[in-house]
Amino acid sequence: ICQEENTLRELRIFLRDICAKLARNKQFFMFTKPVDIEEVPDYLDIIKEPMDLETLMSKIDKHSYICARDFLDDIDLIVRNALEYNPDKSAEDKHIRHRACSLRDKAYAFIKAEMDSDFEDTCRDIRDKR
Ligand SMILES: CC(=O)c1nc(NC(=O)[C@H]2CNCCN2)sc1-c1cc(O)cc(O)c1
Repeated sequence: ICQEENTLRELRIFLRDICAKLARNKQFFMFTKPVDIEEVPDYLDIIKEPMDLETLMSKIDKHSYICARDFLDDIDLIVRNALEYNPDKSAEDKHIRHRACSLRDKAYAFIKAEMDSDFEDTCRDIRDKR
């Protein structure tokens, strides 16, 4: 169990670094905090499960993720929400969809570049045993 805790601690450090890098990127500023309902009043009528990078970071600290897959599922949720809320052919909606797709690609690339697959396999085994 102690070895498992060491593995999960390493995963949290790793995910915080990726989350911080994404949140620092100016082009993702609109994904960094929960959508401000004053700014976007109809948001919660359309998006049932909001997600943002600040919430992701707090979930890491609450040990919500025990493998990179679970973390990427929440990244995918940020992207899906942006695509659903911005479906129009307008330049503004296209721009936001493009940024959302870029966020997903950068997140997956960071994980792939910095996580060796047997570390992720170990995390998956811990998750599946729990
Ligand atoms: C993150 C997101 O999905 C988002 N989408 C928007 N879309 C629009 O405003 C489109 C929707 N179609 C009609 C034309 N307007 S604004 C917005 C947003 C931007 C911020 O600076 C902060 C924030 O919390 C949310």
